[in-house]
Amino acid sequence: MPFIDVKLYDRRLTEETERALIEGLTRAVVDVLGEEAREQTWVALTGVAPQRWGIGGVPGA
Ligand SMILES: O=C(O)C/C=C/C(=O)C(=O)O
Repeated sequence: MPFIDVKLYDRRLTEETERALIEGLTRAVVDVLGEEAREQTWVALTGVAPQRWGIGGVPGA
């Protein structure tokens, strides 16, 4: 079961971008593994507040 786990800044997630990411990431898996992989492909999107995202020892906000 291909499983794609994406963490990104929460401000990037809208109903539209969530749908587009799920569709596009699933399509990428299908392009590589074949159509039979579509129904087995899972995508999880997790929005993280920038102040909780540490980069180089400091928050991303
Ligand atoms: O861009 C995002 O949604 C989350 C990633 C942030 C970084 O890695 C960065 O700002 O360098």
